[in-house]
Amino acid sequence: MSFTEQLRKENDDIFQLIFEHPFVEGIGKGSVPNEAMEHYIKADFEYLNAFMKIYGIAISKSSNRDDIHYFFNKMKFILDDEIHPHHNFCAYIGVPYEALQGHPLPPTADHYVKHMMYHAQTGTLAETLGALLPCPWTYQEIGKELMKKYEPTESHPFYQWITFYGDTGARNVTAEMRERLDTLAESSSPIEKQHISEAFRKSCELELAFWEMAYTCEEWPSKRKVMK
Ligand SMILES: Cc1ncc(C[n+]2csc(CCO)c2C)c(N)n1
Repeated sequence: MSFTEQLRKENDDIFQLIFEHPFVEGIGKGSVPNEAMEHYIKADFEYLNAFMKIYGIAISKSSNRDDIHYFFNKMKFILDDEIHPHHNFCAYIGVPYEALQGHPLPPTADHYVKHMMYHAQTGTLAETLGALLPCPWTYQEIGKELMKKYEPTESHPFYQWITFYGDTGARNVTAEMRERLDTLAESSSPIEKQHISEAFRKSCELELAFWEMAYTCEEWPSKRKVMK
């Protein structure tokens, strides 16, 4: 079993909880509360900005052109392609994308971004990839699960979102990142492998927590409506 196959197996409990989450199920059923959707897009726009900056840190840790080229292309993929699923969600709630940009991250998204930043700043390139990999991997499997379970057609409100992640494009993003991590892990020490596993599991937890954050419209304590 490859290193990333092992990671997937060890974290299957969290993958299953993600597939069952009401926000994810709502995407499959074609119905998500507008407030939850708005909360998600606001946080995810800023999350993607942070993700690109982490690719930038990964470039600074790269030791060859091939790695630099890989991260450069992935950054471009976020800029040019990852906006399509966001547009699909914006159309659903009838809010212009621009209105959902530039908002501060709620606590869970803030934690997730800083967790990835931490591993990128203090760890090796392999550890950085360990923290990044659950992002494409969970979404690719969500897309695949929703295609299988709901067999959406073009009239489904989230057809674009589901097919974007369930189709081959997203599968390639995950496969490429896994390949890179598997290659680097071959020459990693046991302690480095442990750091990668810990970073991977926490990112899986934070993927699940991100859906929950959006679904519950999580806010910072000072912004919560019930304070007394
Ligand atoms: C919280 C959260 N997690 C994952 C994604 C999906 N995603 C973001 S960047 C990327 C490509 C990796 O190069 C993918 C698949 C998201 N939008 N928001």
